[in-house]
Amino acid sequence: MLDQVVYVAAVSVLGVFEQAYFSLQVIQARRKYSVSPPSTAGPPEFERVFRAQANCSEYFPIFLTVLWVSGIFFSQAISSLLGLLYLYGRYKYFQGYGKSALGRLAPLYFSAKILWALLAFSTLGVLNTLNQLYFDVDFLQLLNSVELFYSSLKKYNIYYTEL
Ligand SMILES: CCCCC/C=C\C\C=C/C=C/C=C/[C@@H]1O[C@H]1CCCC(=O)O
Ligand SMILES: N[C@@H](CCC(=O)N[C@@H](CS)C(=O)NCC(=O)O)C(=O)O
Repeated sequence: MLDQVVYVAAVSVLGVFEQAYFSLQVIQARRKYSVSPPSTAGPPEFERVFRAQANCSEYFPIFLTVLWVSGIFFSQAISSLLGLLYLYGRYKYFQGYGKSALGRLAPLYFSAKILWALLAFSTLGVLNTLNQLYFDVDFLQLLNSVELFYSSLKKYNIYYTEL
């Protein structure tokens, strides 16, 4: 059971470390540019770091949701790999935004594409489980058996007799 989610859990913990790093960077920028709470207005150098952390934070719940749903219902390997890429993209976003407003865009497009992919896999995975429950059709298993058939006839035969 735990082996089916441990990589997704590892990516989540890494993500929380990344969020902690972003927050610490904002705290440091507040000191450097003397912007005391509740103010969020300051020089552009401060506001870019502030916004980078805010933007990453507002997408973090979305990221965790689709990471876990697609990890549980679709594929742990694909989800955790995409999750790692997302965290890398968000790091580049934070660094890029810190340098210039334009610098945030390429990594943002990159991480948004990953979110859409994780959302698609989440949708497929949940629909597949609903189909299993109510119509007794497992599309993922079906897809898997077609793959096995093409990869090796021998493997297919073993798989087939096991069914
Ligand atoms: C699974 C949810 C994913 C939702 C994310 C969807 C889209 C976010 C991705 C890229 C959006 C980039 C938008 C950039 C806009 O050009 C920026 C606005 C500039 C306006 C201006 O400077 O005048
Ligand atoms: N809260 C975001 C929602 C939309 C979004 O994610 N926008 C991207 C592309 S314009 C962004 O990098 N926003 C910069 C920011 O949130 O500071 C915003 O105000 O822009």
